[in-house]
Amino acid sequence: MTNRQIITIAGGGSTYTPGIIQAVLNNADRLPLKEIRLYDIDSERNQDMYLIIDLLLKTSGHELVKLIVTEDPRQAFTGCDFIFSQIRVGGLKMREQDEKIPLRHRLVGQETCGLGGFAYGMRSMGGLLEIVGFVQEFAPEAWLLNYTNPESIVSEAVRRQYPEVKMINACDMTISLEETIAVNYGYDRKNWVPTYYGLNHFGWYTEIYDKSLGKDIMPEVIAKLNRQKLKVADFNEGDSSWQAAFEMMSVMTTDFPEQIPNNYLEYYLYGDLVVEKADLAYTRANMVMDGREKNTKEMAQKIRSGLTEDVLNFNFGEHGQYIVDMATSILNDEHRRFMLLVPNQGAIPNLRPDAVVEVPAYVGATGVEPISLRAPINDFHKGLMEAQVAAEKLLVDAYFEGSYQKALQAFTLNQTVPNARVAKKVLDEMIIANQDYWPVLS
Ligand SMILES: NC(=O)c1ccc[n+]([C@@H]2O[C@H](COP(=O)([O-])OP(=O)(O)OC[C@H]3O[C@@H](n4cnc5c(N)ncnc54)[C@H](O)[C@@H]3O)[C@@H](O)[C@H]2O)c1
Ligand SMILES: O=P(O)(O)OC[C@H]1O[C@H](O[C@H]2[C@H](O)[C@@H](O)[C@@H](O)O[C@@H]2CO)[C@H](O)[C@@H](O)[C@@H]1O
Ligand SMILES: [Mn+2]
Repeated sequence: MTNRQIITIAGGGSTYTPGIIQAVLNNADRLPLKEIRLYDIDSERNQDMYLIIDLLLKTSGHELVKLIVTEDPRQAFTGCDFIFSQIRVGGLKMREQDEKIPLRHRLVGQETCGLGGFAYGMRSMGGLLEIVGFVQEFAPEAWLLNYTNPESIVSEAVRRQYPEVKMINACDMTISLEETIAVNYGYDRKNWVPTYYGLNHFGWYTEIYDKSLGKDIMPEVIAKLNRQKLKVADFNEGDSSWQAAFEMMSVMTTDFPEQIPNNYLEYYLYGDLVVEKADLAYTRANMVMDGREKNTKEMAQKIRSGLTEDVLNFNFGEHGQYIVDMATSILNDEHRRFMLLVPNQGAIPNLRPDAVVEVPAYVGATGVEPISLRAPINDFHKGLMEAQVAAEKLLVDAYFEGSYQKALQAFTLNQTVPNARVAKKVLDEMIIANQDYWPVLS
């Protein structure tokens, strides 16, 4: 087979790596594979993942695929064709701080939203910029497909420092939400052409055109949402926090029935409810530590002790397929359509052109071709987005300038924060908690 690719996973120890590699192997016809390289800064997690991926290759007839595990960026990136990046700077222990510190001040504590997301963003920018620097140095012709969060913030930082980088920033939330709606209400998502706009984890649909019905089904989906709450339909089935998140969709479309929102809007529109429901002692980070992270560790330990029967237990839904489809769309010039994080440049006509926005886009051999909305967005969403994107830009300013004042402005303007006093309290606690990760702010 010709044109076999070398794929480097930056954040090789990520819990999502097995799902992504499985998707790569399931699409060998469109994405022929020569070599997988696992790159991570945590050798223990990287070695664990080596055992899992090695077994996956051997038990799926792909033993000829070369597999290397390394903490050396030169070895990891030199000559690779694609980099899939999914790092978590500070790990889940810092995510726990991101979630619990705001909650102690009765504010939304969440992985990518609110001040938890801003703390995460201040850590992630340095980590991802380092990866992009390695790619520029060792594999400037390769394509970097990024899942690292928080996407809006890291995309803005990379756009500023590396404006010419060959990089795609993507989020799997919209496909997950669409799949959940389709399964719950009896549609086939493959017939859909969704139109959506926003920042990452902060957006709305304007249309879901169903080709088999020849019409926009968004109005009827909203009516269904207002009658029948969604049930988690993918691999997260049984996960109480995802179930609660999808149930909030019905609250949002009852109060604001014009458009379907991204489920993350609950953190901005119903922050009081989120805080009321939160368990300060046990947040989502704890659930993931006790779930996905523990499961991955146990898989590696079983393999290490020679138990290889039925040990590969993972399924992350569409997450792996989505990034593989992006790679094949580039490699084979397929012009598939995705929701991607891109510089606005008029795609949302009445939002600042320098915003990093999430809109539909085609992907082909030359990269990303964003699709522009047919009409301006309404004042309600425009107002929310303008404030949030300004806050995100101020946070990126704070990172590059080492500016405490810009960080305080960003924290105060974040759309989950009611006043400057609590913004300053949380910022000062976050600075202490993140002293090993954030730049010094003065
Ligand atoms: N874009 C999306 O929609 C989407 C969906 C799911 C997950 N994610 C993101 O993917 C990432 C991985 O998630 P996870 O739960 O698997 O995390 P994880 O903690 O299980 O794994 C992350 C890995 O990154 C490594 N890492 C941390 N800093 C690094 C650095 N500077 N260089 C190289 N490796 C580094 C860690 O050692 C760890 O092995 C997170 O950022 C998460 O938010 C994004
Ligand atoms: O709380 P986590 O770590 O389980 O998930 C946080 C991520 O949630 C979204 O990704 C979801 C995806 O949308 C869902 O359908 C399924 O595939 O699980 C994924 C991860 O659990 C979101 O898009 C990511 O940005 C978050 O990091
Ligand atoms: Mn996402």
